[in-house]
Amino acid sequence: CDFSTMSPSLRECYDLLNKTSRSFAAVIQALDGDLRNAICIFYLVLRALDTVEDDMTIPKDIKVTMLKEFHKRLLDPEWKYMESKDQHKIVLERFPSISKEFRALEEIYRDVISDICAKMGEGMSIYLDKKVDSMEDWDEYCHYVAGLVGIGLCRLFSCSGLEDPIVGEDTALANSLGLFLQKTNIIRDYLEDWNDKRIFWPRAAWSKYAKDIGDFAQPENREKALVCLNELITSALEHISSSLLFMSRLKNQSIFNFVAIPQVMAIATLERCYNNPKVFTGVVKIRKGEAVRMMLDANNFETVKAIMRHFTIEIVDRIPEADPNSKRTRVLCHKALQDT
Ligand SMILES: CC(C)(C)CN1C(=O)[C@@H](CC(=O)N[C@@H](CC(=O)O)C(=O)O)O[C@H](c2cccc3ccccc23)c2cc(Cl)ccc21
Repeated sequence: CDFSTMSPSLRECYDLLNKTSRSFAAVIQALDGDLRNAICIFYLVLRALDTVEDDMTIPKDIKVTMLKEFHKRLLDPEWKYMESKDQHKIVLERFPSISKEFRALEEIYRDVISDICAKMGEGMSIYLDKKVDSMEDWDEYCHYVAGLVGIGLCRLFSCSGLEDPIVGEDTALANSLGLFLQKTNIIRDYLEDWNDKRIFWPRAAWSKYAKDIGDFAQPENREKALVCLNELITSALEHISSSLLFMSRLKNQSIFNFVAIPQVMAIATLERCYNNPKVFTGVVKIRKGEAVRMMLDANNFETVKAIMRHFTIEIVDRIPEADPNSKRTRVLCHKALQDT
């Protein structure tokens, strides 16, 4: 990134990127050609939309309108929001710089980003009231907040000419990339979300083991909590084969790294969480050194497949005999690595 030739607003966007995403900003800045600015702006726009959704101080009726209308704000040079209390509020306060650089992108990139924001804002507004009850609801919610990101990114990859059209057209695989990441985040963030009175674990799963999802935070319910945790992790593992198939099609090195790094972080996080009671007393994170090691290694398909195999075997080795989903977990782990 040559900051000296950038306009002040574009330089501000890269400054916001580095402020809002610790390790991932470097991966975005390493993207080739037009994709670097397009995905930097896409990331910031999505961070702004996510900040509106996450801000519990915004009254629901105002938030619904903000979410549904958000994509129109990309065309309003003055629009910003100064009332947020969220940790990433700076992207809403500095939104004029972000939207200015959005409007400077080529039309093909603007159309993708605007379309995804419109669909995501609509979906987020639905889930302000709608609860995540069935496993289908879980897939629908994750589609809105992460699957759509994958679909948008893959369209950007193809638009840039750096990847084949098939990459942008196979929306099911692109959606799976997002579901894998978001289900991992939701599984890992049980306690943080419960403390914020937010529930993203599907009722269809937790209601089999507890009257109230908060019961899992009580030590006497640890056994049931772990069975539910392992069941949701098993559900997330279903996306590995689609993720690997998608990555096998990528040709551009910078795009491969950009896609592969979050995927390997996710499988490492799922393995750390599997049957781990610490999920219910804190937030389980992979060690920084381990994350850096994977970021450096996950630069080719064979190594990524080996990393996926390593962590799924670690999980299989720890399946409790009495776990009701043990057979399904074992089958899914083996299936995930057979095909590729
Ligand atoms: C919710 C989410 C998973 C979509 C967030 N999301 C991601 O998690 C980032 C990674 C990230 O932001 N890591 C942060 C985490 C943190 O802040 O702690 C880091 O600093 O390491 O990656 C995703 C992301 C990258 C590559 C391909 C994707 C395909 C589908 C969906 C998302 C994809 C992302 C790409 C874009 Cl353009 C926008 C957001 C994201």
